[in-house]
Formats: sequence, C-alpha cells, structure tokens
Amino acid sequence: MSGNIHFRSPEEWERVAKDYLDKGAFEYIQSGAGAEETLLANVRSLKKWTIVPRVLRDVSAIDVTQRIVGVKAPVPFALAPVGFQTIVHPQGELASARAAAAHNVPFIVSTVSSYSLEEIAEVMGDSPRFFQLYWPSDDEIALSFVRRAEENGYSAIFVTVDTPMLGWREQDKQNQYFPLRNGQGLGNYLADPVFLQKATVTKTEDAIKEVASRLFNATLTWEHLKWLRAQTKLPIVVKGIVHPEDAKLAVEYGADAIVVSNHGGRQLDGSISSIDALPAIVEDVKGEVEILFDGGIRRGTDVIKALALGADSILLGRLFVYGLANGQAGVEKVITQLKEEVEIALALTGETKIRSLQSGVVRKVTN
Ligand SMILES: Cc1cc2nc3c(=O)[nH]c(=O)nc-3n(C[C@H](O)[C@H](O)[C@H](O)COP(=O)(O)O)c2cc1C
Ligand SMILES: CCCCCCC(=O)C(=O)O
Repeated sequence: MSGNIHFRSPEEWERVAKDYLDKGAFEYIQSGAGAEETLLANVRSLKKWTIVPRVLRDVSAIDVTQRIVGVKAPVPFALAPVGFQTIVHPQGELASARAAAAHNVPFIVSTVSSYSLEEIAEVMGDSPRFFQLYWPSDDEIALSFVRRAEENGYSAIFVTVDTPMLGWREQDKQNQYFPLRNGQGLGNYLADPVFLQKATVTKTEDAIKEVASRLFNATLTWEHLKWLRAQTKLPIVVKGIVHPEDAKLAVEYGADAIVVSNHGGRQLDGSISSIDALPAIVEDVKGEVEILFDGGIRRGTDVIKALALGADSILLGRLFVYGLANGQAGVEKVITQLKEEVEIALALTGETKIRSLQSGVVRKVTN
C-alpha cells in the first residue's frame, strides 16, 4: 500500500502535511501550549542524550518485536491516541487504523475520534487496538464508552490524566480553531446510547454543545481510577505521568501500565520534557508496571534512546499524523520507514534485541 510514496525524513513529513492542510488544522496539530517551551524541550532533550555504541557483537539477526500492553507487536511502538483525525484526511481514523492493522501495530482510538470505536473496530478485524478514555463529566457515559470498548475487541483502556482542561494554546486562540467547533471528533458520543438518552440532539450544533458541556472533567482524582479498576477486567493504562510520585500512585491504584508523557507539550507549558522525566520514574516503578513513553519521537534513534532509558515501548504522535495527510499509504510508510530505522539503529548500537537495551548505551551531554 505504501509502495508509491518515496522515502521522507520526519521534517519532510511535516512539510508535506503543512502543504496539504489548512492553516488552522496544521497549527492545531503542530503547535504546543504557551511559549512552546515543552514542545521544543521534548525534541531538544532527546538530542542531549547520545548513544555510545558497542562493536564486534554479531548483529546479523535483529529482533525488534516487543509486547505492548499484552499484545505481541512487530515493532516497539504503537500509534498514540490522537483526536479529530478527519481534520487531516477525510478517512481520518479509518485510514490510520487500516494502516496500523496492515502491519499489526497497535492503534489507540481517542474518545474524540471522528469515527466511532465500532466503525474503527470493523475496519481493523482482529488487529490489536486500545481505547483512550477522556473521562466525561458524566460517569455513566464514561462507563458506557468502556463497555463499548470491551464489546468491540479493544484490549486495554488508556485513561488520559493530564487534560482536566485544555492547555493554554495560543496558536489555536489566534486561529480561533478547535476541531469540535467544526463538528469533528463526535464519532463516539453520537454513537453512545447513554449520551443520546441524556442529550437533546437534533442537529449538529446541538451535538457540539451537548458534547462540549460533558467533554472535560476537572473533578477527577485517583479514586475515579479505583472505581474504574472495579468496573473492568481490561488492563488500565494511565497516560500523562511525569512525576515519580504519580507513577507510584498509578501502581497503588491498580494501573497495569503508565505512559510517561506531557501530551506532546500541548498541556502545561514549562513542564519537564518527557525524556527528562523518564529515568526517575523508571527507577521507582520499573518492574511493577509497564512503562510506555511518548513526546518528541521522530526517528529510530529517538526510539532507541527512550528504550535504553527504561521505557518498554513508545507511542508515535505527530509523526504518524503528518503521514496521514497522505491517507492510509502515508501512515503505512511512516510505520515501515521507522521500523527499518529502528532495526538499523539497534544493530549499530551493538544490540540485537529491544529488551537488551540498557541505560549504559546512552549518555547525557551537559553542554
Ligand atoms: C493533534 C493531536 C491530538 C491529540 N489528541 C489526543 C487525544 O485525543 N488523547 C490523548 O490522550 N492524547 C492526544 N494527543 C497527545 C498524543 O497522544 C501524544 O501524547 C503526543 O502527541 C506525543 O507527542 P509527539 O506528538 O511529540 O509524538 C494528541 C496530540 C496531537 C498532536
Ligand atoms: C478532553 C478532550 C480534549 C480534546 C483535545 C484533544 C487533544 O488531546 C489534544 O488536542 O491534545
């Protein structure tokens, strides 16, 4: 499927997406919160870590498979939850999900996907998928989302905890842009029986208003997680952890995995970069909980650095979204290119298996 798209560097993927998309949509994806310090720090801090490779170790047979929240994946990465994908391509999540399924790469469906989790499951067959919950202000709707995920073959629930409200997004304010306002990202709400019972929805404007009034929940606490733990047998992944104490609390409250993430620099500007947050969290909870990582990953060498620092696997955010500007073929090309790059980077690091990567192969430069 991806054969007709030639090689592109991460910078080119971004540039092509910029050419394809209108200004509001592109800047919504590309930008970060506030002065974008954290957005930049995610990328810059990764560059501060250098790989110190070993040689003469027979790297002729490379294995980059990895288990990701119970799924045996051919690569140590999955596609992160990204809402509103129809702002990038009319096929939105259906195109990304088909691409992920074609390579057996886990796909995470956002609560604010433009297609419903049922529609996405249908195009994915038996391929691995997870559901990401933005816990609405109404617990009955939250539970209904979880039940639908269970019934439609989603094998874990990612609860995103860094978004009690939207970050201070200056670019979007300037552009007066939020996809929900244009009727994007309604797929799951408009297919939800509990929401439809509670809301009066006769036209799109009503739907937007009704969803907007339930979308955010600033009252969430760890007790909600405990409650969810009692409601479902699916693994729970807490996404949006950068403080080691929160990582410990996630373990205490029954999480099976965490995602070390600052939401791609889109929430609290000035917060620690994801890669700088990782080592202390690894020190405190490695072995007690699976550790996923995202933020600034653009290249195979970034993947190697995060894995060496103790992440078990990686989520790709903007990188695959830029590929989506070229539809399913674009996302497939991003996946296959990155897989190849990870294989080469692993071998040139002097290792043959993902799980053999240790912190000794990376060093932080201080200048
Ligand atoms: C356009 C866009 C939409 C996003 N939507 C969601 C979402 O619906 N749920 C969520 O948990 N995270 C969301 N994220 C955050 C990603 O899951 C991920 O944490 C972040 O993109 C990682 O950083 P990176 O883009 O630098 O790889 C979104 C990110 C972007 C860029
Ligand atoms: C609670 C819903 C917020 C949706 C925003 C989507 C997202 O995570 C992002 O833009 O970042």
